Amino acid sequence: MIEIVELEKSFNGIGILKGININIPKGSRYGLIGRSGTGKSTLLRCINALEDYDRGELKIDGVDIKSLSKRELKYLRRDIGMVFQDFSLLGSLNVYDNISLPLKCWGYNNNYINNRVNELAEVIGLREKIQSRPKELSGGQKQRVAIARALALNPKILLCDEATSALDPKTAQEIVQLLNNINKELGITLVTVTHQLSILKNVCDEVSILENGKIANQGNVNDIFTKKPESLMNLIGVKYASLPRSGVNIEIFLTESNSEVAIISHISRDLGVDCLIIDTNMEVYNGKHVGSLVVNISDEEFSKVISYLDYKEFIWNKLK
Ligand SMILES: Nc1ncnc2c1ncn2[C@@H]1O[C@H](COP(=O)(O)OP(=O)(O)OP(=O)(O)O)[C@@H](O)[C@H]1O
Repeated sequence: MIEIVELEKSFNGIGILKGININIPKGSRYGLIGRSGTGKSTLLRCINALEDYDRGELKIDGVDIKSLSKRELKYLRRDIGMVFQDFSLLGSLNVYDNISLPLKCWGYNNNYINNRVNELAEVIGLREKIQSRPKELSGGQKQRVAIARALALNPKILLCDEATSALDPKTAQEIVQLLNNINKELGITLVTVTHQLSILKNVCDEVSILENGKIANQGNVNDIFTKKPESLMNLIGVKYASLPRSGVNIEIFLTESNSEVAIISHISRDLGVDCLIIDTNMEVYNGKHVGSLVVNISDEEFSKVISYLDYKEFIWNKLK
């Protein structure tokens, strides 16, 4: 469990993290999103003690990082793996040597290292590339090697800082799949910083949205995407600039629980109301099509339609 309480951090007198409160349960998949410069990477670096913080608490399994000695910090970092956008592999070393690096630093014997590296090469599906150098690998393969290296010391926590941002969408999804398998099979807590919202939905259960060094919203990913708080809309940048000026525009949210209901057909059939579809914002989440629809209806039909949506337990929002 990672517990962050009223955490504050500044650089050169400028506040970067301004009272962060987050609880990340053991074995969970947690996301941090926010605009560039809001302090996401700084927060990740505080979690693995690469960065000190000024005030507040940051406890891992009940122990505040600030209370640890140098030696204890070294052991803490061993329990926390990290992967980056640029993979950070050593170009002069092959896959085997890149993965084995942390094991060598910790003084494991060659036999253990050999078994562990082969085991990890199997986990990441790159056994046949064990002798290749990074320049002979694709971006996705390089990130797999970086993940294997981060797992070498059996960490409890894996921090991913924009780990899929440099990859094409399909390769990014494959890395997400690998991270999800690692979380599920090894019980490793995943903390992911990303600006790719589709990635967030597939690799996180809970999320905090950072704005100007503070948490603007936090909660279950699906709930956040359903309720679409202002902080999320600021990130998505969606503006319904050209909505029809006549009638009423309503945004109807389709969640995991109701995404299979043909709500527009129901409104038309049950209420005899025509709905003009203005916009759609749908994505696949946990195998279901979720998101929102914007429809335009006449002023007279408004109260009838929203009562019906309430009755059908759909969340809706009247757009201005
Ligand atoms: N070592 C440092 N010294 C001084 N300022 C720093 C240092 N590290 C980060 N900053 C500043 O702290 C702020 C937050 O940086 P950080 O990298 O945490 O943001 P971020 O949300 O991860 O951004 P991005 O999404 O662009 O990676 C930025 O203004 C950055 O310039």
